[in-house]
Amino acid sequence: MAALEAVKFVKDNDIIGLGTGSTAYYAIMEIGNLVAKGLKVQCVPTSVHTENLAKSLNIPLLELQDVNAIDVTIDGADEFTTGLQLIKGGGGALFREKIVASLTKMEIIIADGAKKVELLGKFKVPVEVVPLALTYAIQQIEALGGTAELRKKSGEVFVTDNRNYILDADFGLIQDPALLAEQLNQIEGVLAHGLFIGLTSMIIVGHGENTTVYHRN
Ligand SMILES: O=C(CO)[C@H](O)[C@H](O)COP(=O)(O)O
Repeated sequence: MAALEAVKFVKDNDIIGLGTGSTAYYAIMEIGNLVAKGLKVQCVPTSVHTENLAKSLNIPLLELQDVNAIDVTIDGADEFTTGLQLIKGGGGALFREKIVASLTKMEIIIADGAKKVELLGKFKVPVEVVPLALTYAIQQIEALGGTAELRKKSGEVFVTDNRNYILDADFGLIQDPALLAEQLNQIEGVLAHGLFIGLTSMIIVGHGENTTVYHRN
């Protein structure tokens, strides 16, 4: 329901950012339906996985590096506050998701209500790190009071679409996400992190057949 509500903001001739994950999937499927019925949009995927899904639905695509601005992006989140702060990157697509969000005029996050928190941080903060900087980045995260775990999938080190690693960083409940976001940005070798602060226009939360919308103040 949240995905269907979000897709109502998509108009003919828009450039649309396509998120990554099991929630964004429903929005991509709906955009595919509308394109098949004649909607004229061009889309920017946030991951190779989303790119392949969009191609399978014949959704016209643009390369991220060729885009100056994106009208609407629909993406998911791992945690959100009603103040529109997020943790993203559970699916490992945080770097492209952040570039796309930064280029986007209306960033719509869709999520189920179980992801709503008072304070971010129960979900570990994904940090995408250039492999050479792995040990240094772990030291720096520890110096900030966190612990860092190298993400693995099926026993193998998880490699992002950009051929980097993910550290899942635990800082406990985060009192000042904007400050932590800045501190993580300062670590050499960190490409991106999953704290999305000041990037979201609206969060649409699905509850069964109903939705609740949280707007930017
Ligand atoms: O940030 C993301 C991927 O990098 C996803 O949006 C986030 O992990 C939520 O995924 P899902 O909708 O599958 O719970």
